[in-house]
Amino acid sequence: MDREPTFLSHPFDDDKLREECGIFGAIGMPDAANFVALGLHALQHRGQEAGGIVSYQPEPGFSSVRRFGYVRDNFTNPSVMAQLPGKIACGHVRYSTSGSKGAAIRDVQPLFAEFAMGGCAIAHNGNLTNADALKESLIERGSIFQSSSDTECIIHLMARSMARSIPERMKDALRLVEGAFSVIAMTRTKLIGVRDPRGVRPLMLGKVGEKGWVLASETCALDIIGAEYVREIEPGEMVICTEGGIESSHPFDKAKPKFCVFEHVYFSRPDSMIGGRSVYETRRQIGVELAREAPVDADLVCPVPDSGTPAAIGYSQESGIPYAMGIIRNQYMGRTFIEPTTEIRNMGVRLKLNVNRALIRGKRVILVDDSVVRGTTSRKIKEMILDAGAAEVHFRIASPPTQWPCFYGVDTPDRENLLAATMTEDQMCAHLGVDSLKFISLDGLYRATGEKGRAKEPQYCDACFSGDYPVKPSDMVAKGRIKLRENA
Ligand SMILES: O=P(O)(O)OC[C@H]1O[C@H](OP(=O)(O)OP(=O)(O)O)[C@H](O)[C@@H]1O
Ligand SMILES: NC(=O)CC[C@H](N)C(=O)O
Ligand code: SF4
Ligand SMILES: [Mg+2]
Repeated sequence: MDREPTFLSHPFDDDKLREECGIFGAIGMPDAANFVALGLHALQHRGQEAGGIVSYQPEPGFSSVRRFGYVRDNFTNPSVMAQLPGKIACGHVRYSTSGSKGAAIRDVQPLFAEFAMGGCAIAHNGNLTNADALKESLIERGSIFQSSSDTECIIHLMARSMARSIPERMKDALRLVEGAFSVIAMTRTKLIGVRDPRGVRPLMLGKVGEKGWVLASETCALDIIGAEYVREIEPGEMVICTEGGIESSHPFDKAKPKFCVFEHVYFSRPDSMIGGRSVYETRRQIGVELAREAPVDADLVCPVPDSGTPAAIGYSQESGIPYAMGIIRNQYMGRTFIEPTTEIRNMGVRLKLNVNRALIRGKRVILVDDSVVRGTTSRKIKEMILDAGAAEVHFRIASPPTQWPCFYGVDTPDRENLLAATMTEDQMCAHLGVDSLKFISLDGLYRATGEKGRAKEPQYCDACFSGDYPVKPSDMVAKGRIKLRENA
């Protein structure tokens, strides 16, 4: 029987890696919220469930607009932007990792709270691994939570701090949280940026004119407004930007940096820079490494668009096998779509990706994708490509097998739903029904990022590949949702 159409993921966007969140803040420019809207638009790939902006102007004070859906559909409307006046603003685009999983507007960020010393808005990319425990103890001591988001713990911890200023209260609060956080906060006069001691999530600083400062998850969001890139906020650093300048401090105990290696593979935009390195170049280099590690005789190298493209270019360059667009992506496909009826789905509707049949027929094809999570995409693409008459299909994956869930700001399926957690490479190859399947090694991935290989104390967080969690996901362990590796 046909189901009622529902707003659900489309057939190529099943329950897999939802990205993270994007954050952006601006101070010292008229109508700062317009810059924030543009910055968030550039960061839309990091979160497409919802977005929000908070701004401040002495009259009317703090203003906040939070909406489900894309930035372009909400924050281009002049009557909405007119509600966000002022020279200081910050915003957020969200993929939820906590709470009601995207269903409640009260969880949409920035969150806002009024303290004795004034208001404060908070936008958070990451995930707090001890949020459940903190929440329980805060509620026991009288806190009244307004949302189901982990981020709200920061606000209640700030409320309990006896420090005299908002930045000092933030420091107190953030010393008590565990996990990953890149946070942009704003008061009436300050734009604040903080990264957790391991710097799991990115945060960049940019400059606009003489007095303007911006903070953003990625450099592509600086480019969109023509801001000058200044530097990355360091792991464990807090910067306070005012129209007068920048103040920096390091309020946390020092820890080994553990930037998310998956940002290089998939999350960040290829036109962004991380650690002075182009994300595109790292991805292309992953393809080069992959061609060296897992060569195969074939006629064409085709990317699974868009995210497999730079690695496919690298694979083609290194192997000398021609690059071709064997799969075409419908650029108008959003992340969410009204799910077609079962009848239409059974017809094999290809909403997002389609095969370039004339190109593929009779060819031995190497397909390069960035990752396999549940295997949904690979399975469907293999079917399509064989259906189009390909002679052979070889998958090459630009990341090691994803075997462990992320607890640091990416919404991954539970372990048992990760294909690589339940099958070996050979089993996956047979399950997908392809002629060969190879993943890049962890060392190869590290080499592509400019390292010599994976050191004993890994230079990155790579927990979703290795199971080495740099911060114990204590809530999940307590709930029995994850069983860590013996020596992890
Ligand atoms: O094994 P799966 O569970 O199918 O997940 C893996 C796929 O998901 C992502 O693509 P997605 O279609 O989400 O986004 P993209 O268009 O950015 O590549 C990723 O690039 C892989 O193609
Ligand atoms: N993906 C993220 O960075 C999410 C931030 C925060 N944990 C939330 O659920 O809103
Ligand atoms: S577990 Fe994976 S996705 Fe999550 S922060 Fe670590 S490397 Fe990134
Ligand atoms: Mg993809």
